[in-house]
Amino acid sequence: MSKIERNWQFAEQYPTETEPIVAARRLSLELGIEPVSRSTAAHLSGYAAVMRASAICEIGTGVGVSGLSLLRHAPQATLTSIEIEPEFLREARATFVGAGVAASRLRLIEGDARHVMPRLNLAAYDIVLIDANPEQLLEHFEYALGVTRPGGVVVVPGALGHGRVADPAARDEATQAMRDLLAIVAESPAISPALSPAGDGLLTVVRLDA
Ligand SMILES: C[S@@+](CC[C@H](N)C(=O)[O-])C[C@H]1O[C@@H](n2cnc3c(N)ncnc32)[C@H](O)[C@@H]1O
Repeated sequence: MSKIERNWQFAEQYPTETEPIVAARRLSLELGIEPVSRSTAAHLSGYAAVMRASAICEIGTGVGVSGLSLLRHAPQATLTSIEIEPEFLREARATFVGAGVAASRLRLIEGDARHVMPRLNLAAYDIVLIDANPEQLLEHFEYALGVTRPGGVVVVPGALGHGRVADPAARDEATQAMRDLLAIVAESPAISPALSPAGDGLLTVVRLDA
């Protein structure tokens, strides 16, 4: 194992997780869902805490690993979470209830984010997580940035596409979409982006004040 791989593995194993998050992670894998990594989850918890987030949105609930992590240290926050698969959303609801998250803090919406996001309030969210189908990433990002308040962040896990984004030979649609997004946010004066190797790559984009 190389030094870089050893460092990455150490960083992934370092965070501790609550029992409900561990259980949701297990269920995700059983259902064939790829949850955010432990390091990514720890970043999400930290972002929400440092921002004292009150409104959080996520695209791609899965069964709740990222959602529980976002709410973990943000006791005032409400979570609007969008999931296209009814079965996953049912499991996620049970996960949140089992973890003791009050119903008043949750808005779980079943549907395609492309139809739901345009109905959300603009500039209303402290954090927007995009963790859905990578092929629709650019569309999701446009809506996500619109609903993020100035000073808020859009967070995109999977930004290294399992090594494909950095591999010039990889030309599939999802990889191209991620490369396009990375190029767009790098060039925009209205955005401060950072790309970390946490998990499968974690892109964090701050929407700067207008
Ligand atoms: C990588 S998984 C999300 C994992 C979750 N964020 C977690 O950490 O536990 C991606 C999820 O996005 C959902 N999804 C895919 N396309 C979607 C869309 N257009 N709108 C809403 N959800 C979508 C999938 O059903 C799947 O549950």
